[in-house]
Amino acid sequence: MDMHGRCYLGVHHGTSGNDVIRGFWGGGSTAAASTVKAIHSLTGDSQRAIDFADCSSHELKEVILVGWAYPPMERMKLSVDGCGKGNPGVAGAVWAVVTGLELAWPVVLRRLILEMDSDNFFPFNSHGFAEECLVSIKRKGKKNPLLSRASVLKMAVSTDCHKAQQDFPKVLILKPISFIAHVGEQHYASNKFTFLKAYDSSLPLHQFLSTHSPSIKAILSSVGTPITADILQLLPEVGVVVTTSVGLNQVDLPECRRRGIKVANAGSVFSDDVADLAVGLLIDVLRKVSASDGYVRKGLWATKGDYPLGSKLGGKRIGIVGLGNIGFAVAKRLEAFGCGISYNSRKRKPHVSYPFYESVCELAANCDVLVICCELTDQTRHMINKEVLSALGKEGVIVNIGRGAIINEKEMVQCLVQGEIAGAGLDVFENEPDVPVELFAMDNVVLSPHVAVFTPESFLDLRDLVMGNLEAFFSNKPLLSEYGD
Ligand SMILES: O=CC(=O)O
Repeated sequence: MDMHGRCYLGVHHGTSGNDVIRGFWGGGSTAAASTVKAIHSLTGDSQRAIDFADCSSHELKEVILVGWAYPPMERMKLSVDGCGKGNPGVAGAVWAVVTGLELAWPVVLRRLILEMDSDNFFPFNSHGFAEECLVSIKRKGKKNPLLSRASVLKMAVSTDCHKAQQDFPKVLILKPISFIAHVGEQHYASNKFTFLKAYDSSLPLHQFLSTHSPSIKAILSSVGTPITADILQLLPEVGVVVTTSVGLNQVDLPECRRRGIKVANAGSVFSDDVADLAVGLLIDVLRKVSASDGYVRKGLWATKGDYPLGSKLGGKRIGIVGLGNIGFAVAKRLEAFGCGISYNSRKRKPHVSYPFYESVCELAANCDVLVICCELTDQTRHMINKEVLSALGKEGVIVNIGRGAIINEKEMVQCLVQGEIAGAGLDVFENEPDVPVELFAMDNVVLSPHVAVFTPESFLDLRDLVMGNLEAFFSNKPLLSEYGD
C-alpha cells in the first residue's frame, strides 16, 4: 500500500491458472483469505495464486488493478470508500465483485467506484454486492453502450451475505435524520449491525417496535426525536442510545440510567461551529449587519441617508451561561476580540480564571451580553426570565445557541418589544420551527433556523463519531462520547 492508502494488485492477462503474479491487498486477514480464495476459484491454482501483503484495512482507500484479463481491460481503478477499521472482507468483496464470484461471509461495502480506461465490455452481474452498496461505474475513454446502462447500480447481495446481514443486531432509527441524508446513506454501513428504519414501515410504531424488539440493541436519534420511557419500555434489549445532537433534552436520561442504557451524544464535534455562529449572531446584532444589509438592498441608503451606527464588540463584558465545550469555545473567541468573560455554570470550574457567578441574575447584572450555551434540563428550563433580562438591562444583548426553552420566550419578546433589552441573536426557539411573529419586525433581532451546529465539515466528523460509537458498543468497547463521562 502506498502513502495515499492506494493498494496495487498486479495480474497478467489471461484466464488460465498460471497468470496471477503477485498481489498486495488491504483489508485484514479475511479479505486476504477471500482474495486468495477468489483467485484460486478462478485460476484453480492455490499455490501460485497470490502473495499478499496484509495491510490494515482502515488505511485502504483505493485498489488499483492493472492488467486483469477477465473482464478484459487494460486498467481499472477501484476506489473503496468506507473500509472502516475492522471491516474485514471489503477488499475481498471488491475482488469478488471484479471476478464475479459470490461471497459467503457478510460484507459491507459503502461505496465502490469503478473507473475504467478500457473500451471492453465489463460483465457486471448482480451478485457479490452488499445490498446497500451503490456502485457507480465511471468509464473513461470511448462510449460503450454496454457500460452506460450501468452507471449506477444498486445490487443485491449473494444469498449468504444477505442472510448474514439480516441477522445482524439492529440499530433503530425512529425518524429520518437529516444529516445522514446530507452525508449520504451509503456512508453508514457496518459489518456489526444494520439500521432499522421505523419510518419506512407501514406498521403503527407500537406494533413495529414490538415486532422487532428482540433484535433492536441500539437507537440512533436526533434532536427532534424524543426517546421516551414508553419507547424504551418496548425495547428491553436496547443497550445504547446514540444521538447526533450535543443536547440530550429529547432523551429520557433518568429512564436510560434506570435501565442501564448507555447514552452517547455528539461530544465536541460541533463546538467550533456553534461558537462561530454565536459570535456571528452577536456581531450581527451589535453592528446591525443584517439590518443594514436590508437597508441597502431596499435602496434606502440613497434615499434616506446613513444607517444608524452599531456598537463595538471589543470591550464588551460577556456572560457565558454554561461553560462546557461550546461555552469555552465562545469565550476563547470573544476574548480574542478584546471582550471580558465571566460565567455561570452548575459549578465553579476549578481551573478557570474567568469570574464565576452563582446566579444567572447576578451574571446578567454584571454583563453587557449573555450567551446561552448550557443544556436544557428541568433546572434550566425558563431560567432566563424577565428578572434576568431586566438585570441585563436596556443596553444588554442576549444570544441563544443552546435550546429555545432555556429562555422564557414570551417574557423575552415582551422585553424586546418594550425596549428593556437592546437586542437578541437567536438560533433556537421554544417551539421550533415556530418563531414568535413579533420578532420578524425587529431590526435589533437576528434569527437563524437552529443551524449553529450544521456545516458539511462537522457532518463528516459526526458521521465518524456516530459510527465509532455504535461500532464500539457492538464490540463491547468504551463509547467514544459517552454522556456523563
Ligand atoms: O442543537 C443541536 C445539538 O444539540 O446538537
